[in-house]
Amino acid sequence: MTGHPAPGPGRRTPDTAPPRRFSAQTGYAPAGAVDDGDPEVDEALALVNEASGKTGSGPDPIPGGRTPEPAGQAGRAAQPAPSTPGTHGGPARPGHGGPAQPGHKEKHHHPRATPWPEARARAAQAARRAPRRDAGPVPLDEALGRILATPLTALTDLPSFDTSAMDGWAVAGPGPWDVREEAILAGHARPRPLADGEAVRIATGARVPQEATAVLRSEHGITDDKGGLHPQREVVHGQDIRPRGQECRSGDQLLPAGSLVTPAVLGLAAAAGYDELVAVARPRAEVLILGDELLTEGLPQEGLIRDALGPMLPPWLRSLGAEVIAVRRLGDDAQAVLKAVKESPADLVVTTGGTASGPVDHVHPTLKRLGAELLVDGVQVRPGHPMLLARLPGGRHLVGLPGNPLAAVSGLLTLAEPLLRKLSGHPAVEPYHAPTRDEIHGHPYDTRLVPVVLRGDEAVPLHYNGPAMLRGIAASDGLAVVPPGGAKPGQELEILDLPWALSAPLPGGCFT
Ligand SMILES: Nc1nc2c(c(=O)[nH]1)N[C@H]1C(S)=C(S)[C@@H](COP(=O)(O)OP(=O)(O)OC[C@H]3O[C@@H](n4cnc5c(N)ncnc54)[C@H](O)[C@@H]3O)O[C@H]1N2
Ligand code: MOO
Repeated sequence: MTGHPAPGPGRRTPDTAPPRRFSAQTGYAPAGAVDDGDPEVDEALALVNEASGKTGSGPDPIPGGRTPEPAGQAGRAAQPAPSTPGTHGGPARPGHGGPAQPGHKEKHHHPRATPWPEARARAAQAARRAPRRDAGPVPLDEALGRILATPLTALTDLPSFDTSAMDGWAVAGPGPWDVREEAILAGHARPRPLADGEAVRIATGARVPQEATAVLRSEHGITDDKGGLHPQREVVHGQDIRPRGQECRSGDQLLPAGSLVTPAVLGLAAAAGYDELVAVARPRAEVLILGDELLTEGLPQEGLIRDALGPMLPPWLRSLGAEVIAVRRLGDDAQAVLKAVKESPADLVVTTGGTASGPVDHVHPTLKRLGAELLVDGVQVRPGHPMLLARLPGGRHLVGLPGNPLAAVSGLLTLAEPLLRKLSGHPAVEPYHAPTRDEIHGHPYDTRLVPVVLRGDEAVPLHYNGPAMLRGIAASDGLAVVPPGGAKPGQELEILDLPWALSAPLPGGCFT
């Protein structure tokens, strides 16, 4: 469909109304404004598209418009990159789909590599065999983003007493009325019953006294100097009284099991008398960062670089439903990696780096030594093809993310996302599609994941999408799934949603 993006639960938008999209650069903007060429969005696009200032309107988001050759064939980047920080070509090289550079160490993809859709399906299936943590009661403030394990059933009538909907007077029978001296405020205990012909001042939310027949709004009545109240318009029986049980009766089912706990659900649960909710447990994740070359602060220097994944992965994993129990930096110490994986209490161990076949790539040897079962060993996707998924003894899982940061994102969304979604009880997100505004070069054999911004109904591919780069994804709204061979302008592509809008205001939060 050329329909509007319908990202995850809580963000669905009917097909008839273009949704407001969150842009990492520009914040929320109505889709229409984006379509009309919102200057802020143009500026954001200019920043992340070609350094020449082109806003991605050309046929090819990749500088030089090269046609990718099969990986492994030597070639030369057709255009010098504005900056060449990546190890794998210029800033807009299409993953490893473009021509390989001389001396590039990548080979044709792994003979065991799994097609991208199948890799995701296997990750979801793996969760079915994983041991589950018991669902249990959690305080309301810890339930946000989880899935209800039992129906939400009203513990009380709502409202729990006849309530005044307005500030004014509770009245009994037809007016005029004699007004009592006291006033009934919200939170007061049961007031004295009214006699016929009596009125009493009442506040919104206060208990309506027995025998009251209506509430007269303060702006619809006038009092005289003898304490008489005169209606200024017709008084209808029961007006502005919210009768007990109007919204629900005690025992009514308010939401079924399987519902996502949103802020609104927390409010409803509290109103209905809950202090705790029985929710599916969050799967526990532990992040193990490998690599001796990583710094945790300051500027890159002397061949050392900043660890980009330590700060990025924990909030992202939380947004996928996990509880992150630890982030550990293990360098390139094979023994430390073995011990950490073996002893981790996590349901999902996420490693970064060390997935390839270099002298200090310890992930495969560790899995072998532990007798782990490799469920996915390489995926036909760019970037990120060395990613892996293994079942550890005891049924825990390990996702090995490649060290290149965008390749790690690819692994996170390909393998960790389906696994965590199943383990945390979240329903699969309906895929949504958008036509690409520009041509996107494909890898000859593999799927590509390309950062895009959504401009109206179209996906605009971003540059700086090389495996070692985060510049494109940091400005993006989603990742377009580009089939082998590429995509023509107007071609519908699946868009993987990114959780920025929901995770940003929830540092410890947990939405998907
Ligand atoms: N002979 C082969 N070599 C490589 C292949 C291959 O198929 N055969 N694949 C290449 C691809 S594609 C990728 S991706 C990487 C995967 O490498 P590893 O998972 O082993 O990761 P490392 O070698 O440890 O690191 C790669 C790259 O990423 C940087 N890095 C690592 N961790 C971080 C971090 N936390 N923050 C920022 N950057 C990080 C690291 O310094 C390297 O530059 O292998 C290719 N090689
Ligand atoms: O293609 Mo790798 O997987 O550099 O990212």
